Amino acid sequence: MSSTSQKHLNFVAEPMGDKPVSDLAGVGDVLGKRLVEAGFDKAYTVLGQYLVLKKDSELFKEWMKEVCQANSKQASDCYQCLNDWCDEYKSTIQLYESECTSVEKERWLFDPQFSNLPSRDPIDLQFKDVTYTVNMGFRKGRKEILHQINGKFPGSQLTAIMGPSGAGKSTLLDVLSGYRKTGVTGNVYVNGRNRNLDTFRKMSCYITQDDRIHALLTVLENMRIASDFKLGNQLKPHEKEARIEEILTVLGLYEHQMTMSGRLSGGQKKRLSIALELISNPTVMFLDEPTTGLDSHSCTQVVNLLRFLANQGRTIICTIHQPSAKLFQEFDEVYVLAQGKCLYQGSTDKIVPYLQSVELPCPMYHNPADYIIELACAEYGTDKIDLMVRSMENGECIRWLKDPSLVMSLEELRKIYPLSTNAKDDSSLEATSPLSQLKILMKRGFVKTKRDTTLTHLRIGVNVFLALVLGCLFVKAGNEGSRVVDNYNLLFAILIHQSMTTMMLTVLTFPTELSILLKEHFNRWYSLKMYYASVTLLSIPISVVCCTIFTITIYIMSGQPMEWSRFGMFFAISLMMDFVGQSTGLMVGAWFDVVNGTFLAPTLSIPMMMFAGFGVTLRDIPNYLRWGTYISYMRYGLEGYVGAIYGEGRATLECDEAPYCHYRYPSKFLSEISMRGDQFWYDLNALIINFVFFRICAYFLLRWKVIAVR
Ligand SMILES: Nc1ncnc2c1ncn2[C@@H]1O[C@H](COP(=O)(O)OP(=O)(O)OP(=O)(O)O)[C@@H](O)[C@H]1O
Repeated sequence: MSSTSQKHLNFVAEPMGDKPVSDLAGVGDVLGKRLVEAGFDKAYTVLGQYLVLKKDSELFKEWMKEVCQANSKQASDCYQCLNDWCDEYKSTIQLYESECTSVEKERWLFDPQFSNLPSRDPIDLQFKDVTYTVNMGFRKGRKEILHQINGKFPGSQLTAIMGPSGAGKSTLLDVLSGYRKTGVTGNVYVNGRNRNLDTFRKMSCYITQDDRIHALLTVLENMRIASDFKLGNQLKPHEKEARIEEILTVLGLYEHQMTMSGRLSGGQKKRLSIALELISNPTVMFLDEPTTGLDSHSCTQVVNLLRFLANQGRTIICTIHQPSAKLFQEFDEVYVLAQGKCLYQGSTDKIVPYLQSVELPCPMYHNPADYIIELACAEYGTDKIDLMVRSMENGECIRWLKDPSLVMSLEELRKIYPLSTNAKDDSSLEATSPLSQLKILMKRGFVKTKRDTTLTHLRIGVNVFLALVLGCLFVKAGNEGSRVVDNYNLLFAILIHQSMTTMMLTVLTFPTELSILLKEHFNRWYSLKMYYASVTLLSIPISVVCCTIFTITIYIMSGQPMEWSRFGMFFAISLMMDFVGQSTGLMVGAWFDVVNGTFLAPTLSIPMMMFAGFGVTLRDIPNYLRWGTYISYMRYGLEGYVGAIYGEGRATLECDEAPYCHYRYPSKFLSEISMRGDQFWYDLNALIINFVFFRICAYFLLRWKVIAVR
């Protein structure tokens, strides 16, 4: 064995060399035997055990090279043999079941290509003088976050953007991926040409730090939905299934395909996020802190996976906080940022000589990754940062890259990648037609609604409970002349329930949906219009169900007039109030986060209530405030309810519970509250107009939000 392998081996166990296989036990034994059967008479079996227990891909590759050389065999024979071995091993030695599963997960080591993902030209990403400025708000001026930085991220490489917190890592990733456009100056080049954002978005994907996946769908359902969005009819159904199966197998998620995504571990969620984007076979992948929050084993799994994806020809760029020395070695290149400037750009191996060259030698036994972050944090003074930025020419210097001689100039890149492959592509950003997007969104939304315990189950439960409580409290109030005021209070309570319950549910749940929408929309799964159409359509059945249960129960229990027409009017107003409430919730939820939304939505509803004519009758509202009654949807709701129950020529009420009923004649009550009782259609139309108007406003707010975050 070479001295490097020998050195590595000493970390693990004594090398066994070509010791007879029969002397060995456990995993290494099985592996050795299998290799010997396959004609590899010299097998360094202990490394098989090491591979299983420690999963060091580099060491394994090195070991396999040695075995192949020692046996004068082709590497592919060895790969094949080990692949077969893994299945056999799994079925025969239960003791090592879990370890073997880990090996299986790393089967990609043996199989250097995804057979179902066609290969593409590598993408070389370069950027020059990139500056990013944000507007700090009224009279606060602007703040520059990235300061004229430069860089070169060659294709087929795994690059880490490192730096202390607040250095601008995520910002740089956002700028390079095109997620952030406003306030960006400078140039980003893709294979030597100015980046065309639409074309670039089709070949790249962005995986956010938080795992924005649909928790109520299984892994397989999530994958199928993603493949429907991203592949459309490009592939036949069985080809899509084959691609999904292969990605899940390679990413070690095959065994968890029936698990609800919300129940996956942090590392599995991260791998699922990657799997979802891999379906469209992107050439460039941006990942924001893919290892944050993961234990060291999951970190290694994720970084190994990224390494593998880069080996396949993808350009993988991710931000990372402070990697361990072992993890750090997995990256081809690192780009270190401090205060929005580039401190180092180059290979992980050259970081120590680089530090030496700027007379900031890395102390013995110190992880170079830790040391350079300490320097970037200005722990050794800000002058050191300036020194390093100067020596790196703020990212312009390529001397420390893995192989500077292979780094091509923009001109050379343009020659190698002819214009046709980069030419402007006028096809739509999404892979499927708007109608297909709507169909898939509806299918997904329907499954989620069925499983959602808050939006669906709890909402139905609340409606039943409230109808029973109010029904008991106002029992038979609808027909009794002495209880007209009670009944009026009940109508107002129903009005508040119909509008506020749905509004608050939307305000509380929509921001979570919004974060997924932002990711999926940026990654071109669907258009905003189709998403919004699906949200509107999906809200109808559940609103109708809740409204039906509630209105039937309360209508009967509170003894309202048993006439179909009046019930129909009562139901129509209830449903419209529900829709209007939901639209208001969408407007607030689209623009504000949960905390602000929870405060603002009820606060904004108070003037609506005041102008409804409940506390102060419409007649008593001062002239200069009367406009408020026209914009209050609650006024139309209350007027509609009153019209349905007491208007339209309602006959004299019963007077069984008191000797004198002041409002025995409904017309008397109507004149007291200054309502006419014949304005049902006017009120219903006004509510429909409010609903349409709020929906349109919510759409534009959502659109504005999608643009504003970028
Ligand atoms: N919209 C904004 N308005 C004001 N400052 C901003 C804005 N966006 C980013 N910043 C500032 O820019 C700097 C860089 O932010 P960024 O999120 O890129 O840092 P980071 O290196 O990714 O940090 P972390 O590792 O903590 O995520 C921070 O100081 C941040 O406060």
